[in-house]
Amino acid sequence: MLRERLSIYLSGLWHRKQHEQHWSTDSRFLGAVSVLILLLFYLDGVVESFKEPKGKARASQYQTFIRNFYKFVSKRILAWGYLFDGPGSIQRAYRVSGGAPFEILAPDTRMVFVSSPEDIKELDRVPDDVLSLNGAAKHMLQPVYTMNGFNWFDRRGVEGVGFVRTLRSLLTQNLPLLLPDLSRLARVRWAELLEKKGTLRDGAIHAPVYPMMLDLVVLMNARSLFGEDLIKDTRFMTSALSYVEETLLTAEIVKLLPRFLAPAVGGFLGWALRSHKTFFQSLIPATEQHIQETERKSLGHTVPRRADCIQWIIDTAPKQNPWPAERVIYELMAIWFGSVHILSTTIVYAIHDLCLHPEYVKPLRQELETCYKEFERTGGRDAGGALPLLDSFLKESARLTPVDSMSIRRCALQPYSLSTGTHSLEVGDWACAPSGAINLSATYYTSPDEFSGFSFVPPSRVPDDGWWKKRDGSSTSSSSLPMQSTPSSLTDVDSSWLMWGTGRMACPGRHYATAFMKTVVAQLLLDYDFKLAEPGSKRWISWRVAKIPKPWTKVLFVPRNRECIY
Ligand code: HEM
Repeated sequence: MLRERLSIYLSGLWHRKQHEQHWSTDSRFLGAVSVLILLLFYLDGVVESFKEPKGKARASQYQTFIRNFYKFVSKRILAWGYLFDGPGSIQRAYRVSGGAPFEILAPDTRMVFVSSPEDIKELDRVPDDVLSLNGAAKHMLQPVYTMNGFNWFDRRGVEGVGFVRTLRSLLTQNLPLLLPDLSRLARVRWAELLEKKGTLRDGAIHAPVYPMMLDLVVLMNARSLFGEDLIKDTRFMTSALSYVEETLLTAEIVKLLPRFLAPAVGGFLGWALRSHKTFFQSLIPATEQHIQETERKSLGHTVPRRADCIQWIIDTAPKQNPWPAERVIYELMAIWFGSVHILSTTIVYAIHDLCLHPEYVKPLRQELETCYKEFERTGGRDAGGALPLLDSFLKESARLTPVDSMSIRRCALQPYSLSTGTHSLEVGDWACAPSGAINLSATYYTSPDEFSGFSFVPPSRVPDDGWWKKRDGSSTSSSSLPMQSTPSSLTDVDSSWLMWGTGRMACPGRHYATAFMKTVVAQLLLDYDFKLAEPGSKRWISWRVAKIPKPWTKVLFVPRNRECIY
């Protein structure tokens, strides 16, 4: 009963209308849970405030209480404020810091931000058993409650890092094999979604673009990760999306609870919200089949050729001690979680930007009509097929509306002092970089606050056929567009471009992610004219460092006759 209620509440978050009958009861239920969490967290802090500061002379109990309580209240207000305006808090602290490290508190973590190229390099150099990306991911996702009980290692490489090779090399190399299929899925599914979820009014289809994009990304990403067969399994596909939403919800609740309550509440939520179990169990038969085929192949039998991540993880797992199906699935669950939300959100902001800057549509379509075939053929990896104008547009969109304002998250597994000597990290603290604030820095960007969609391409590649007009009408020459002094690509990794992290651990899925986003945006651009229903309205909600698109923001789609490019 309770399990059912939680599921209803969860889906009600995204599909309010469909569950109107449950909404008011569930709002009260959510309200009660939130008040309980706040109260418990408050009590946890009060208990903390009674503890004596180490190494200091024992003051009277009363003075100690007042001092600690005051410190506790002011820190907690700031820490809880961070939850609702993380990007703003980081931006303000970055401006004040003048490039030096600075500290921000969240209710559950202390974070030390570094932003200079030297400090960023230092984070990359520190060994994983001191500052750990896995440790930070583990804290963020609470896998022990959300991933069918699997608890990741804090340190990388304890069982090999096959998935990094899987994504960086095999997935990237196989893009030419995947892209035609992904393009087809994007076209067909988007048309279906518009029919199902859109409302036809005055010749345009009014569509809630974020939930629809999640649906599309789940389908396309499942095709790449799990192959063609599983995407036909409706139960699996439903759990694939709910698993991401339920993981986010469970992890947030567990992180905000007093530590002593986390195992009980996390365990309960893991039991009540079952998508991770359905997702896990549905993957077992397909993964076992892949493993058997791999064994048969090694004995010289002929087996079907599989082009999906299940196969590539099996191929890159440690050879001496091959992984059972369960272990392969845990890798897939982590990759799945890390890719669905960030891809759909980044694409949604790119669609919003196309609506807000419609002058870019014509040159982008021209590029697609001449180069899209080459993009598919090469996987977007060589100059001809890289779609440089779309690449730059996506980069500019992600620069000004990054989904995450933080990058290079590293959790301290041992105490560590930054070489600047200014900040020390205790076990459990995070070191990280203020990527969103760096994106707006005049040190790195010519016109940091202005949207300039082609600013990353060489000036000679920018069309100059009068497509662009300055907002005040004073110029129609694209040579007056703000341009970066050095051209660059979306997939580049640099201390001024931290979308993908840095160094050794920079996102191994970034070539795939870029090709994926280009495929979706290209298919929509070729098939539809679109504009925002309410261009002036706020388009996102902040939670911690994430900007989450509002699910009810509508885009108006008008089908167009596309130039045939196949
Ligand atoms: C717009 C989309 C994406 C963004 C912005 C993004 C960003 C990032 C960032 C910032 C990191 C951490 C790097 C660091 O801390 O130095 C990371 C790591 C990672 N990403 Fe992505 N990512 C995206 C899409 C994907 C996709 C589609 C996949 C898989 C198919 C993926 C797989 C991974 C994995 C496995 C890691 C961990 C790497 C390691 O432990 O060495 N990402 N990503």
